[in-house]
Amino acid sequence: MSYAVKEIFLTLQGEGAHAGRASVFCRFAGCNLWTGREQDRDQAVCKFCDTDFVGTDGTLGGRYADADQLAAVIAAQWIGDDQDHYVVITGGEPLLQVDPELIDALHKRGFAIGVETNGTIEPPHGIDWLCVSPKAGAPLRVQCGNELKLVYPQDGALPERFQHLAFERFSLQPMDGPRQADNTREAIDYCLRHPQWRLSVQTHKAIGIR
Ligand SMILES: C[S@@+](CC[C@H](N)C(=O)[O-])C[C@H]1O[C@@H](n2cnc3c(N)ncnc32)[C@H](O)[C@@H]1O
Ligand SMILES: Nc1nc2[nH]cc(C(=O)O)c2c(=O)[nH]1
Ligand code: SF4
Ligand SMILES: [Mg+2]
Repeated sequence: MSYAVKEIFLTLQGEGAHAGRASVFCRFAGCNLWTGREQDRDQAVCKFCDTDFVGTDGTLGGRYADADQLAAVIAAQWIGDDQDHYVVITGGEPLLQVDPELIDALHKRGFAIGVETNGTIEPPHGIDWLCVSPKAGAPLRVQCGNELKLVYPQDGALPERFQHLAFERFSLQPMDGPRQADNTREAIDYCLRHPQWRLSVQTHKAIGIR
């Protein structure tokens, strides 16, 4: 299969349980819950997205003909020691495109694989850290994984709805946007009262890295 990739870059994972970890990010183009066009945002299932995932025009973006070519470009971004190689596959919605061939090609190059998904599409086997971020109004088909990272607050997606699902880690991430400061205060208060949940700050935004 070929892959439509928006951008590939080396950074620190900014969010969730692996925040601070050196990671190659591979952002796939396209999403099933929003076109990515501003004029469609009000009609989208997911209305609060903070990401440009349209097209293939970003750093190292393009259409990659096969898994091996894509894995080679991802591996070439790594500048770290020969240990703890980590790739975060995101989007857009990466599970529209991630397949067993890509998982294999990345594992062959020594990478552990994190995936950020909205939980509407069943993942292939072999993902090392599956982070599911449910969206109000979208079916949650993936009900187990490593991390459940809920953007907070969302009308129609209270944390209580997810707290009994089979995840190792429960993260609450304040929704960025015009109410970001209020959302952060509310998320802190929720975590203080419900210690099953840990606050996930979008650290990359705070420290000004990609
Ligand atoms: C851009 S999404 C891409 C992956 C996948 N489509 C998803 O929604 O999980 C990456 C992460 O950013 C989160 N996110 C998106 N918009 C956000 C916002 N405005 N504030 C906080 N987190 C946001 C998502 O919930 C998800 O955890
Ligand atoms: N540094 C950094 N960490 C991130 N964690 C999740 C991201 C995403 O957009 O999926 C993201 C991102 O865009 N940058
Ligand atoms: S599901 Fe993820 S990529 Fe799609 S619009 Fe929502 S936050 Fe953005
Ligand atoms: Mg992001």
